[in-house]
Amino acid sequence: MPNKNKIKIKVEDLTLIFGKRKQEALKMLDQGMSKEDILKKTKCTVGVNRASFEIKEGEIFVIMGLSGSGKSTLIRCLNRLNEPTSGHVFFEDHDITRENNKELLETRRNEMSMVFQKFGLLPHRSILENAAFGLELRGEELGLRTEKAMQALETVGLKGYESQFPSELSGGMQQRVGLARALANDPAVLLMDEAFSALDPLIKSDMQDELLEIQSKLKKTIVFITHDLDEAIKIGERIAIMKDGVIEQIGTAEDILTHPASEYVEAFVEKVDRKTIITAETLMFKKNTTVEIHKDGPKGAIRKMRSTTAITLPVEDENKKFLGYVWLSDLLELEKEKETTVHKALRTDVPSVYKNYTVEEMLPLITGIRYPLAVVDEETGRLLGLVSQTSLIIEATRFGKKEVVELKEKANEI
Ligand SMILES: Nc1ncnc2c1ncn2[C@@H]1O[C@H](COP(=O)(O)OP(=O)(O)OP(=O)(O)O)[C@@H](O)[C@H]1O
Repeated sequence: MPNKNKIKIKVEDLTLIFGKRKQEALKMLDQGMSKEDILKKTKCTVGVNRASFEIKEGEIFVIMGLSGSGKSTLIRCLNRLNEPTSGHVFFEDHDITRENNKELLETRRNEMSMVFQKFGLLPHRSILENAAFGLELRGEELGLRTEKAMQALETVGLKGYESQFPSELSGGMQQRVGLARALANDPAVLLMDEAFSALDPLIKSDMQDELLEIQSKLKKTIVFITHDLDEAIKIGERIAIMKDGVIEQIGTAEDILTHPASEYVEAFVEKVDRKTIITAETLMFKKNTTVEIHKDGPKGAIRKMRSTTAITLPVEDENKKFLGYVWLSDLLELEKEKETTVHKALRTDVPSVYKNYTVEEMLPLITGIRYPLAVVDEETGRLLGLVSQTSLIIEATRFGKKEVVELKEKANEI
């Protein structure tokens, strides 16, 4: 099992400059000069500009950005297919930027395997030989490499195609071979550079699903490059957004959508379907006032309601477990009848959600109800917070960010 608190790759202040006058360009970059001005003055291109980030063991870390933003340059720095101009890349505790050629070769063969957009298959070798190629380079003996390659081909769903040749396979299948070759090495880290970009949309979507499934079993650390935001959101546990060689923001899709770090990021994610990403955890507000079933009688519950101007309140037991709702009208009846507990007023047939529920999943639950959705802890059933209907509808209808904040504040006051 991977340890998600363990840092697998650490990139520290990494800069890569293309061109002859690298040191001069680096100085200019330090002085705050733009990529454009540096190019004019030195004919050098800033590929990556002072990138720092950490990738955790077992996570899928996506680097995304428009064409030319520096994604490929950055991922190729991780295994030094591109030589960084300054900064460091640590794999676990060793500094890859300081490795000699022999050590670097070992790292590439054993620790990090790359899957390329153009598949990189050898046309005159069979699918099995292609899948075993990395192992062959590593000097593994034939029996072992055949066994491992067969296993990897099975993992990617290509059992039975071993003796065919790349030209006999569709694009999607060829990319599966590329993936099998990387997996056969059993590397700690998979580097995937626009691995699915050349595939047509349906096959691309299948491959994404398959990668997620493989990942749920193998739990590799994966660095995945894409220029496709939907793909980044679908497969990335965290996403780094790049622009002009700079990492503008790193976070989960939800972090990025709800707290974009710059106008660029905000514009970038504007068209994303928020309702599939925003969760109850982000929308919920804490309700300080609740009715405690063993403590509050109708009188006490009515007093609590009056102090909050609510006409309905959530009810908890002594362990803070959510039980349902009580309504003011029912409590007034109980008060008249001189009841001492609120039990008779408790309505338990109310929906509740967990904090990872998306807006899309919550929307059907609010039709026909007039109270906030209770968010409860999956294990203990404790009430974590409430999601107002207004905030759900706002997210579903995709207002601008400023309006969402204002309306959400208003909704939570109610
Ligand atoms: N070999 C090179 N020599 C000079 N400049 C380069 C080289 N490779 C890339 N660049 C430049 O570095 C910058 C980053 O390019 P890179 O290919 O990393 O971007 P990218 O985000 O991967 O783009 P794409 O999605 O189009 O592949 C660009 O300005 C590009 O022109």
